[in-house]
Amino acid sequence: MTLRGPLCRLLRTQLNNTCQSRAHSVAVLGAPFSKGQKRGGVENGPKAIRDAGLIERLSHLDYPVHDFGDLSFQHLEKDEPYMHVPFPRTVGRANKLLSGAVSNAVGAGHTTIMLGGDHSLAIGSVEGHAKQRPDLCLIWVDAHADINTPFTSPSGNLHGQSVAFMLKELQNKMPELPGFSWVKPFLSAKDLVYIGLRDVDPGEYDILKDLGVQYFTMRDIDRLGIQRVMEVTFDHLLSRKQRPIHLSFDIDAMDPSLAPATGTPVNGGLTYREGIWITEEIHNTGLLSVMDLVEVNPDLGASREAVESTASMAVDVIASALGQTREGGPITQESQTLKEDTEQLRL
Ligand SMILES: NC(=[NH2+])NCCC[C@H](N)C(=O)O
Ligand SMILES: [Mn+2]
Ligand SMILES: [Mn+2]
Repeated sequence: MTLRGPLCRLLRTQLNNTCQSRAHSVAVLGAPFSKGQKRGGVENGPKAIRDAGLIERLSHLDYPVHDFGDLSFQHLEKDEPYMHVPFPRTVGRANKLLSGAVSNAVGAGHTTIMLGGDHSLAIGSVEGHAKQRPDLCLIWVDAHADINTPFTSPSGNLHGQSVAFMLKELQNKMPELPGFSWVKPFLSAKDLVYIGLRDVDPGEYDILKDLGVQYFTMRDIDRLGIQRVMEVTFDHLLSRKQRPIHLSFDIDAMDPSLAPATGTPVNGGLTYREGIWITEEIHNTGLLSVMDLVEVNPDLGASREAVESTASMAVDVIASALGQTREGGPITQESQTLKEDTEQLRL
């Protein structure tokens, strides 16, 4: 949704002012957790992303950055699988802790960055965000839909099921998992958009179709171009009212040539420029409220370079979601509008 013309510009500036008065600072929360899947190493994601210079990069942006360090999660000794789902109580408890931390950070007025850890952490992150901002919408950038229920999941892994815990429409398709009694579904299917899908399980496909979820596969991105994809995304989520955005960014959305150190890489992913375009456009709405950056697994890189490129990709999309631009100075809506107008005049 690109607003043009003087009236729209006025509206946009006003919207932006309200948004900017809401969040003047950034909170970084590390979530070193891996039990949403079976491979070790993704608990070292927050360290790898910090080592790639995250905090230093964010310090060049306009607002104060508060690094709250890493949460400390307990691994429960007695945690039998439920059906074929491993570590349900451990995952449930970790997410409850994270939910409280995200809720506090958002409540304190911070735009919050959650560093994972595996993608099961989105359950707590989005739930905690929704406690403060029940009107939020969710943009899920990922090769995967992560919308399996324990009945449809081929692997049993909870990082492939996060969205199913959130959606009201799936309430009676979800069993009562031990560890999750605290989560009540809070999101409607119409408040969710996927970008980057290319590895969707059969049961997930049925759910997406049944619920009429808006999604863009890599094929859709090839066809429409990423600019149009973002316009339709914002039209879908924001045209009726402006509301906070939760961006849940799985690093495996990026092409594995850019982000190889991750547990479930899938060929044919986002290019560097598509990834950055997505986060720039989200920044430009002025509505980003919480961002998850998950699934960086430094133990899975084939070399030190592979790990470093994955972590630095993560830093780049986070910095760009928070306003780092490709033209140097921080782009404001004003300067962006001026530039668009000049570009139009030139045409
Ligand atoms: N967050 C992720 N990387 N998810 C991968 C999920 C893979 C597969 N769809 C599953 O449910 O097991
Ligand atoms: Mn994924
Ligand atoms: Mn994911």
